[in-house]
Amino acid sequence: MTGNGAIELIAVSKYYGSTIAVKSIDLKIPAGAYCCLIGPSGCGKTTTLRMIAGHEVISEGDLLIGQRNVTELPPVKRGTAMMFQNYALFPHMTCAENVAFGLRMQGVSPAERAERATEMLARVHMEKFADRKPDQLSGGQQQRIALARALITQPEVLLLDEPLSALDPFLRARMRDELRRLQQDLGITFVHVTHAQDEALALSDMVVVMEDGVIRQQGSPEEIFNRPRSRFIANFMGGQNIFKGRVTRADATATIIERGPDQFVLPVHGDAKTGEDLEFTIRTDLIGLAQEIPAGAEQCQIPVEITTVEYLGLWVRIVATTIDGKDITLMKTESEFRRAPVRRKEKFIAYWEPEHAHVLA
Ligand SMILES: Nc1ncnc2c1ncn2[C@@H]1O[C@H](COP(=O)(O)OP(=O)(O)OP(=O)(O)O)[C@@H](O)[C@H]1O
Repeated sequence: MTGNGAIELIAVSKYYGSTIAVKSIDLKIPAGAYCCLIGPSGCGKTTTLRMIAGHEVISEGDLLIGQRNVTELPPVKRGTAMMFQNYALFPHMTCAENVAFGLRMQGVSPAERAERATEMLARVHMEKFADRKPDQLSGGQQQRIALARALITQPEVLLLDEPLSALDPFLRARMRDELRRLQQDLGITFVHVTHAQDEALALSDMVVVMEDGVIRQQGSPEEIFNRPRSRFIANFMGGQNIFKGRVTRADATATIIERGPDQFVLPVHGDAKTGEDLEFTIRTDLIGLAQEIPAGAEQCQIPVEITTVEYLGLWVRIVATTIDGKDITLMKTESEFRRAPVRRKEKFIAYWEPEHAHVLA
């Protein structure tokens, strides 16, 4: 697969009458990257994907694929292929015919079509099913055929609209692995729309979080998860507790905030100003419970009472409530929990390392 699958959106907007579905977004996806677009329902992720595919007209702005301005080009001229949520296989065609369909449209000879379809079926481990019709396949198998059909024309970019959402959780995890492996083997750009945080984190080189038609944050899965830019991102991606307080000290050596009777020391934050409110996050797995305030944790601790203990198998989820009624969630591995079990109504000090606090914008 030759050429360049880099994608660039420059001030791209989409209007449906008076509805603004996508508001002047700028986005650069490097060639060969796995990019997931994620966000709550109605945030504009599907519209963005469909504009890249050419299935939706771009109202304003420019779209470059491999440095070529493709804004006005029809889907077949963009070097992209799309895989739909419902797979959209032709029910009257065999798997091999479905897979070869794109080549037939390009006028490729029957012999070459058959050869390339066989090769592509093997790539998705479906060579044994070449003569079956789609209704004789499981959901996961149909998905593999849809993938092979999308990839046979050797696109530079594969666009996937919620490709795993119709599968059960077990199959979803397996197909997730296969998608990632296939993308790495082929080295082409994948842009994948999902509403599942775990999927975006597991698959992506680059996660793009959208809300209300704009991009709120983009970065590696580690960046998005560990350094959410805002309360929205922290809540949406999950795994974080959010605290709010008033800045009492902000200088080159420390940022300190006050929340009721408690003072918290945070990593030095350039933008913090004394007297302003500031929010920070602590990951649910980075909070400890102790009977007494551990040495060095005087300004990163808070007294709590355990209100919920939920056994989840590998993890135990604990909710601990502060005196003023704020719930703090803690995740302990099952073995950690077994070493130090806690029960409802027990009182503890919840504490964390100061460097684990992450200040929100
Ligand atoms: N054909 C259309 N006509 C009018 N409005 C539309 C049309 N398609 C989408 N919209 C609106 O544009 C906005 C973005 O829609 P889009 O489908 O891109 O969201 P999404 O993030 O993919 O949501 P979901 O996760 O629910 O699929 C929504 O407010 C939606 O109602």
